[in-house]
Amino acid sequence: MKLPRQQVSVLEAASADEAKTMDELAAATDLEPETVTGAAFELEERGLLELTETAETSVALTDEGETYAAEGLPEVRLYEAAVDAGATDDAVQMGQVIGASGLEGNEVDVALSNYARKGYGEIDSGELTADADADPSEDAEAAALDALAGDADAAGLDADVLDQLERRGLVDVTERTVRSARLTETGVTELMAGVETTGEVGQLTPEMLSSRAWEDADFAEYNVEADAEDLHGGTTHLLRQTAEEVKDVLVGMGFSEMEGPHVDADFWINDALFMPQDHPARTHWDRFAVAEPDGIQELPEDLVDRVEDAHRNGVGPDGDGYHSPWSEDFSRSLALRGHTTNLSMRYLSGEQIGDLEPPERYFSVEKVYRNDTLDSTHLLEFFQIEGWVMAEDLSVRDLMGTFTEFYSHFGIEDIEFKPHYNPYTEPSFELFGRHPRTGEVIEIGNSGIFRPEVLEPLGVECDVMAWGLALERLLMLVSGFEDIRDVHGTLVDLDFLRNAEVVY
Ligand SMILES: N[C@@H](Cc1ccccc1)C(=O)O
Repeated sequence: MKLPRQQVSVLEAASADEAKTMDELAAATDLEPETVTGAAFELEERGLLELTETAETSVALTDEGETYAAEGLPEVRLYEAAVDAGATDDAVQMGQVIGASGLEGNEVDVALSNYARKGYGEIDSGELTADADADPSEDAEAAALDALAGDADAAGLDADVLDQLERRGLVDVTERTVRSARLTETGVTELMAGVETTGEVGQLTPEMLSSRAWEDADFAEYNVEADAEDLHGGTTHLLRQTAEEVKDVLVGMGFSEMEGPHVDADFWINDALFMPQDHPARTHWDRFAVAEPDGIQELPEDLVDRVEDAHRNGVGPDGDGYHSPWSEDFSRSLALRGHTTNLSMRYLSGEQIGDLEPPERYFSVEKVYRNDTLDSTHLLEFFQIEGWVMAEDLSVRDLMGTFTEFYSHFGIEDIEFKPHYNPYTEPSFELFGRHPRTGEVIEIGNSGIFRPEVLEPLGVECDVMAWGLALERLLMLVSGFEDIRDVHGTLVDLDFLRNAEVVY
């Protein structure tokens, strides 16, 4: 009998006495497990091998599970502390027992929610009793955790107990199908009669292509049922997809897109915005300064003079400036932009694309950089949805109407506004939205109508309303993420990004 080379190898490695798994056959033949599986299917079809499938469950402790395996389940620790405190005789104050147990933070909740369920005692109006007959050494969950922390395999463990541990997030259970193969009688007979290798080719190689050997080759047939490795093509990141949607919506609302530098002169990032040079947000605590080159030399001189004058003396007959320090070196020095309002200043001043005639609307969806403390809603960089409308006689109604329209495209209908303060807008409003999962009200943006101290030096003679909204917060409202680090940065689960559905 003649067979393709890989099938011959698998057949020779298989045994009639003992079923071997695909992994074992792969090790014995030096072939990839997927190739072995493909060959085994072919051999099964020819009646030479018999395949069996079994489901294999593997159980691993989660971090929390590991901790409890080492330190004891929180409810057991609570019970032991309760017994020591005499709670088998009389109810004891819960706070006292918790204090004595050494349980901390979340462990306290875990202990309390499992204590009565497992018959360790009762909890009532802040007091706790312990059941004298309860016996932690018979706690099935604790025993299973111990067994798993050792080398025990999950097979011997009680299914209900495992279920319970999985529900508590103490173990991860994964199932996989394990295929094994055994020689059939025909297989043994054929092997004894002698099996030869056909010239059939299972895999096209670059060498075969360059030598043109493929032209005369006899290719094995495809087996579409064979197990194959998962391949993941590149996809657009969820956040990037959301950014694209935001751009579509804004273009649909009549806006054009702004472009400009991530590293910019402090003049464009702050001075032009009537941010005094000694403002706390401009200190090295908050600012990512860039050391080289040492600044932008070619700032528009007239504009710099007008901005300096606004800072020193204010604007208009009743205007009063900051009388704060002013240094042109500071204006020229470079930093990573902390907002994209530098782009708005460049466009409104005419610096970027020449003078603009009202009405005009511009936006950008771009990265900004802030020296924040990392937490579930803050990263060192995020995407800001910057935008502005330049027109005669704008009012707060126009501002609110624009946001209502914008967010309604994403199904968000309950935006809230809170009066706010920005050195560059008056009035100013923060925007809030309700998180669909937690119900918490979270800040999603900042906005306002530019002050004359900003517009007059820029040479803008009508009103300009403007805003900066956080793209990640919009995504949180739309998709229910609770932690920004689930979508951004090194801790992101790749499978999640590959499979995430974009809601729009
Ligand atoms: N620059 C502001 C957003 C904003 C832009 C324009 C006007 C008002 C507010 C921020 O970063 O929060």
